[in-house]
Amino acid sequence: MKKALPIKGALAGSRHGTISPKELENVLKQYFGYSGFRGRQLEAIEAVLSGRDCFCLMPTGGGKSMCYQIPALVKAGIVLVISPLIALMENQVTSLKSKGVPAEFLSSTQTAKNKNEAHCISTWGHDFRPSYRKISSLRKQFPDIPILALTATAVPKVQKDVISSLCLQNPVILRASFNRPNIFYEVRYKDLLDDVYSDISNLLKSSGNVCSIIYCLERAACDDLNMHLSQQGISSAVYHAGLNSKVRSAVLDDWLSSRTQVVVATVAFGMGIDRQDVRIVCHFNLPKSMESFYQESGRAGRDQQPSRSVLYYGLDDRRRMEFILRNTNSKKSQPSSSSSELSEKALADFSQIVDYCESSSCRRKKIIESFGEKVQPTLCQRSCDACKHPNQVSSRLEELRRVPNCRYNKISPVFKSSSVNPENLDTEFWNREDDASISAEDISDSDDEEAAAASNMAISKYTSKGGLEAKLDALERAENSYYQAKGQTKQQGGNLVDKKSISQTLRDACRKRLLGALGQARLRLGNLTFDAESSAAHLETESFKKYEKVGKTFYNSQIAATVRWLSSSNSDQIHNRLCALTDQITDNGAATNSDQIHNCLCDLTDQITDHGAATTVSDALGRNPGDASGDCEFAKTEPSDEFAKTAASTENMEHSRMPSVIREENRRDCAIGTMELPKIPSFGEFITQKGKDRASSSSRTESQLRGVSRKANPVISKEGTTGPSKKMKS
Ligand SMILES: Nc1ncnc2c1ncn2[C@@H]1O[C@H](COP(=O)(O)OP(=O)(O)OP(=O)(O)O)[C@@H](O)[C@H]1O
Repeated sequence: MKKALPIKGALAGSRHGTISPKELENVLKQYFGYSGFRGRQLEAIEAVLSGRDCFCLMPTGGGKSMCYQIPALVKAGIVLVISPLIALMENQVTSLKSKGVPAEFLSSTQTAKNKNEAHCISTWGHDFRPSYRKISSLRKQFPDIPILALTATAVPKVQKDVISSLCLQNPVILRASFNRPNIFYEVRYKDLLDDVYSDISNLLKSSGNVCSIIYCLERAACDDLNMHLSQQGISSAVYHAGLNSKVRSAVLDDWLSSRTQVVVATVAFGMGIDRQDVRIVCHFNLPKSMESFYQESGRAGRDQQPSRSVLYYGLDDRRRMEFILRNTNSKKSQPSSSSSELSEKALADFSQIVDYCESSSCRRKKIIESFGEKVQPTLCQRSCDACKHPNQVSSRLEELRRVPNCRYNKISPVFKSSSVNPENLDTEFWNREDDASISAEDISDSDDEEAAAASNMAISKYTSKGGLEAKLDALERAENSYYQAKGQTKQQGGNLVDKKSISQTLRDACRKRLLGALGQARLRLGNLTFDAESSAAHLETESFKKYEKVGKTFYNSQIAATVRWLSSSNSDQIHNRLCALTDQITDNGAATNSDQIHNCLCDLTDQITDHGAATTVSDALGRNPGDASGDCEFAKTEPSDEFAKTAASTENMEHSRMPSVIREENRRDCAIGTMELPKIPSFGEFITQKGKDRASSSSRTESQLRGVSRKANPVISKEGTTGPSKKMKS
């Protein structure tokens, strides 16, 4: 059995069976370098050392690990820690070893005499870690060994549940306040912003590129936002379960050692990672509960220095999450009554975070009260946006209320009646299903599987034909009743619908993103000879023309898909696409509209038909006969060699036969426009391609995934940080 470790000048009291607070403080200093205990640490340690069971609630970053590490150091025997994730065990063991403390971990055989993260029993215990409920059998085996249950989040009911599940006997109950006084809380409203990405990059830049975490619900959003930040010169990298473990640990290492400042991640990131100087935690999407929000935002300011939590609230995000939560539990083949109970609970939990965002009262108070703690009115001291700028927050909320309900998932009857079929859209919005095709071994224990699975399921429901029809019908009904309730016609409500229009600012920002992506492609491929500015403009115009009527969401998704396409295509593909696009643009830089292009092609095809090369217009355009779309679907065209040859010969056609708006070059351009163009890949295709690339050239791909900006801006990555440490806790 392990003896107590030799502690300098300490443990005199142990001769009498007790260790004084002073001696414990010396141990803290000697091994961890801290001068005194925080919060309820000392009381918890003393309870365990005296052989009592203990339930201890301390806030995020409060120092719970110390409560079992110090007893392990000063007492003979071992302390067994039960942790929810393997990564946490690894980090903790590595860190303890670096301090000369003998520690090992067992990743599959978990038995316990002393435990951490006890809230898992009550919350995750239902659906995530059923094995936690078996821990109580150890009590029978080792009745005299004290059990310590530690958590940052437990409302009174959960606390009771934990105590009874673990069979704690007459435990010492220690509760510290949930308050994190060094975190400033703020909510920003996506629906009132022109460009959320720019808002985030401005926030990071104006804060001096400090160490930050940005949480997104979906992997695709992580990739996309990371790309944007990198292009803005921000030192960022992406982390989610879609990346292989080698890439993930490289990202983590870079971030822990300050080589990367910002990590854009799913909730897989952060648990048990102890970088103390995280200054900003940003939620790009709504978390699913106040508890998740508290845990995630609590990763800011573990060094107790001033830090920020910024939550971006979007009405679409809200509806999407509600949909996910409503459907998740039914997917898990629960008996229907228990599944609907779980859904109701999940929705009730979620409503707290919605209330946090949609209310103008103190954010801090909302968080703390949600855990059942009473709050003094003077607690906040203007350290949240609602207390610091009450008028501004109220007026934003007022403005938000004017955003119409028909923005439900940003699909309106306009969309339904447009020529675009949503099932064919190559955008993230509809292609979430593809995400599920990522190989199973790439998905480790660490992602938020519930959200991902549910979300995939939700979207696959949308994309199934019946589901889509039903959805669109429901949306149409919702929109109609909205206007009826308002006593307006849709046209009268038109000014409200403006919110989904694509502003010039957004277009400019997107053009810049495309410019950056083209720059990256040029760096990657080296042999691209195009004018980046005008190519970016053409690509942007293409997306705009395609989704102008449908709205911001689809436009943004199309831009994102194009950025991804640029990051994975070869020179020929990019060259061909840009040539063809350029061909559609008039000399003064304005795009011809789709009708013009269509007319041009039809005209051209007529001539070609005259020459006997193609039999019908739809043959020539490569469109299905039944396709009523007015848009020219270049990408789908599969021209025959003969057609291509004939098309090339149109150089010699008479000018008078061309539509007047199409100039000489455009005639040639239209012919080129019929060549086969590469399709912009879906996210699933993109990931599969990335996987293939990785296999053939793993090192190059990994460095790309880890964030190109380090090369672009090596100075930023080193600035403004203190030495981080890997977390040692469960
Ligand atoms: N008494 C102390 N004085 C100063 N720093 C401390 C003290 N105790 C712990 N710390 C440091 O505070 C940080 C947070 O500690 P720890 O990881 O144990 O927090 P936690 O309560 O488990 O947080 P979370 O619930 O967010 O995981 C660590 O870097 C730890 O070394």
